[in-house]
Amino acid sequence: MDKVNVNELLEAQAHVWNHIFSFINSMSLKCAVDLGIPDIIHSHGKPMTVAELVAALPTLNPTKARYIYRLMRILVHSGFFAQQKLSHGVQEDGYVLTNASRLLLKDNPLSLTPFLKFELDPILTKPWDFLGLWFQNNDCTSFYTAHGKTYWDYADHDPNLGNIFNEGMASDARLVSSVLIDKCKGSFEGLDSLVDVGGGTGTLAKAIAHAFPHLDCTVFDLPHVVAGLQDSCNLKYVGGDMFEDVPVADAVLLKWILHDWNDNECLKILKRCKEAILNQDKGVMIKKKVMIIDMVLMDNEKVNEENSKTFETQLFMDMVMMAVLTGRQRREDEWARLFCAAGFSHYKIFPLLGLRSFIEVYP
Ligand SMILES: C[S@@+](CC[C@H](N)C(=O)[O-])C[C@H]1O[C@@H](n2cnc3c(N)ncnc32)[C@H](O)[C@@H]1O
Ligand SMILES: COc1c(-c2ccc(O)c(O)c2)oc2cc(O)cc(O)c2c1=O
Repeated sequence: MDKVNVNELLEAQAHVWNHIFSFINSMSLKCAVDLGIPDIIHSHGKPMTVAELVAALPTLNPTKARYIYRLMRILVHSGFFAQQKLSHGVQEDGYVLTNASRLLLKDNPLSLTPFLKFELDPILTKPWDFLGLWFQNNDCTSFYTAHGKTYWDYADHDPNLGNIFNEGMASDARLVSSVLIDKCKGSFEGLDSLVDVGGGTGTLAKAIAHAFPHLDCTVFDLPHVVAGLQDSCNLKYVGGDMFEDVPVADAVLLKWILHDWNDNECLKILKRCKEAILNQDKGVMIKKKVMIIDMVLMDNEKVNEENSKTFETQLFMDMVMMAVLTGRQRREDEWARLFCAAGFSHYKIFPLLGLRSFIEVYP
C-alpha cells in the first residue's frame, strides 16, 4: 500500500466500486423495458419531459413519480436515452430515444427486447450468484448449482422458459438475417439446398427461404422444438438429433450452435455436418460448405481503447456459455483446430456481423 499514491488509491477504489455496481446498468435497463418507457417516449413523438413521462406511465404508483428522473438519469448516461431542448427558447429538456433504445421498441421488427427478457430473467441471472460455489464443486454448470437441475431439465418442467428462450433466439435471428441477407448474399447464390441445424422455430431459415425462392431450406431441430410447425413452399421442418444425423444438403448453417458446446461435442456436430454435405450427390458444380454464425473471440494483443467494449461483450457471452451451458467462445486458432480435427480442408472468416462473424468451412 505504501507505494500507491493517494490518487492511484482513489482511482483503484473507483474502479472497484464501478464493478461492484455494474449490474445496476443491466437492471435499470430491464426496469425501463418492464415499465414500457422506450415505447412511451416513441409514441409521444417529440422530446418528452419527465412530467409527461410520469403522467404517461400507466402502472406507476404515484409515490414513485419523483424517482423516475433518477432512473432516466442513469439511462441517459448509459446511452439509452438522450436529452434535447423542447423547442427554441424553452429551457427545459425532453427525453428522446437513441439507436440503442430504438432496438428495444416492441414494434421494431428487429427488437432485442425478447433477448433482454430471456437473458435477464431471474432463472438466468440466479446462476451468477452461485458461480463461486460452482468453482468449488463438481456440478456441470453454475445453472445446475443454482437450480439443482440442468437448463434442459428445468425447461422440461417450465414451458414458459422454453417460450422466453425461443422468442429471445428468434429476435436475434431476425436482426442477423436482415444483415446476413444484405451482406452475404453471394454465399447463398448457386446453392440448391440448405439445412439450418439447430434452427429453432425457423426465423432465420424463413428469411433465407423468402430471399432465395429457388433454395430448398430445411429447419432441423429437436423433435419437440419443431413439432407442429408448418412447412411452406421452399421451407420444411425436420426433427432429429444433430449428434446422430443431419439431413443432407448442399450447405449446412449453424447459427449460435457451436458456442453452446465443448470441443468434443462440436467435433461430433461438425463431423455430422460434413457427412450431410458430402452425401449430397451433386458432382463438383456446387461448392459445398458449412456456414457458421458465431463469435471469433478477439486476440488479447489486438484489444485497444476503440474495440475494448466489443471484447468485453464477447467475454460476457463467453461467461454466459460457461455459467448456463458447457460451451465457450473461441479465438480463430481454436476454431481452426476444430475445423481441421473434424476433417475440413480450409475456412474463410467474414467479420460482417458486429460481435459475431460469418465463417465458411469447406470439406
Ligand atoms: C442457442 S439456440 C440457437 C437457435 C438458432 N440457431 C438461432 O440462432 O436463433 C440452440 C438450438 O439448438 C437446438 N438443439 C440443441 N440440441 C440439439 C440437438 N441435439 N439436435 C438438434 N438441435 C439441437 C436447440 O433446441 C436450440 O434451438
Ligand atoms: C439457456 O441456454 C442457453 C442456450 C441454449 C438453450 C437450449 C439449447 O438446447 C441450446 O443448445 C442452447 O443458448 C443460448 C444462446 C445464447 O446466445 C445466449 C444464451 O444465454 C443461451 C442460453 O442461455
